[in-house]
Amino acid sequence: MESEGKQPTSIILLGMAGSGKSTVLQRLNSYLHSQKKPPYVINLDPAVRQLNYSANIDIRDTVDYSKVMKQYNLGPNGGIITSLNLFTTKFDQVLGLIEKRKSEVDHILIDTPGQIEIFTWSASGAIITDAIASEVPTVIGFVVDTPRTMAPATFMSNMLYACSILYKTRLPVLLIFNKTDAQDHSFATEWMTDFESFQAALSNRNATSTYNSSNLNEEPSYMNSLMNSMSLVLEEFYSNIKTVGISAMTGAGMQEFFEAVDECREEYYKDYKPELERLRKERQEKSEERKKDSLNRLIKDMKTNDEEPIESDASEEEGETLDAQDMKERGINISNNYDDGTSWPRP
Ligand SMILES: Nc1nc2c(ncn2[C@@H]2O[C@H](COP(=O)(O)OP(=O)(O)OP(=O)(O)O)[C@@H](O)[C@H]2O)c(=O)[nH]1
Repeated sequence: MESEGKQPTSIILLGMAGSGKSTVLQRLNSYLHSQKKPPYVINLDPAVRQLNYSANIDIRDTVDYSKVMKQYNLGPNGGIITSLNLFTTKFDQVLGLIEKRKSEVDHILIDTPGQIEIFTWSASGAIITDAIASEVPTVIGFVVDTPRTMAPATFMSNMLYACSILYKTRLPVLLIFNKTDAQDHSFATEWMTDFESFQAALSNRNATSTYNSSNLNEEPSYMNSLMNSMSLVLEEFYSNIKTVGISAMTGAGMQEFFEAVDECREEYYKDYKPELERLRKERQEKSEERKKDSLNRLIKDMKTNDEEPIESDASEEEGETLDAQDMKERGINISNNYDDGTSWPRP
């Protein structure tokens, strides 16, 4: 399965603001150190003031977020996106560093900006994810704030977000229910495996409320009916997703976490990698076809020009060669750059 030699697993931590990504990363880092398996750590959040772990690669060493904001006259989110874009232009160097350290580490931990959409829906976030995933087996760790997801509507929006990330990246997603010291995550796994228990939770409380506020005579609200339908839609997603409950604060669930990561790694090799290779091959074939086609057209153009002599032109009579402008005017395609710019592998 792993013909490329030792391949560490990279874990990209994503999650809503305040779900505990940085604290989770800090906990995973210290757990792995205690197991004598120190990870390689990358911070991609340019706006974080202070890191509670030491990063091997820190975006802040390359891009100054506050200067970017000033220079381009941007707000906080625009500043983060632009900083990430600037960093992405240097990402080949990051890949080079990962390549060098690959044989020494078992895990690469990646922290992302606080606002989830900045990473998940930006071009640079997609480029970085794809670049890492084409280099080493990659798992998306989706961090959920368990106490704050007790309201069915909040739970549902977290699940929809995780589902959209799964379909966008096609990488294995591990749902990490964090803060289990404050709230056990068994209610969430029950909602995911038993549709009726989610329905019961919806009818016992308002969809947006964390606590039971049953008024059973109340008409089911629009929100409740929506949540009901959504949970049916998500059934397929629930059946394929792995979950784990941890507390970044106390360190509970670390062993289960790494067991789940290993299962996701298997999934990466079984489902993602073959798809990645198939798409890469398809792209290569298309590019070869385009090159062949343009060469044929060039030969045809040149033949036509030979058969129908072009009206003599003073400069050519003097033996000057055709320059690019001449060739363009005569419809001869001289460009061999047919890449559409999507050189990053996108499964
Ligand atoms: N009780 C409890 N609190 C936690 C846990 N993990 C994180 N927190 C708290 O949750 C808050 C947010 O944690 P962060 O690690 O900053 O979350 P984040 O997702 O990185 O935040 P942003 O990057 O700013 O979006 C902090 O006050 C943490 O102390 C946990 O396992 N249990």
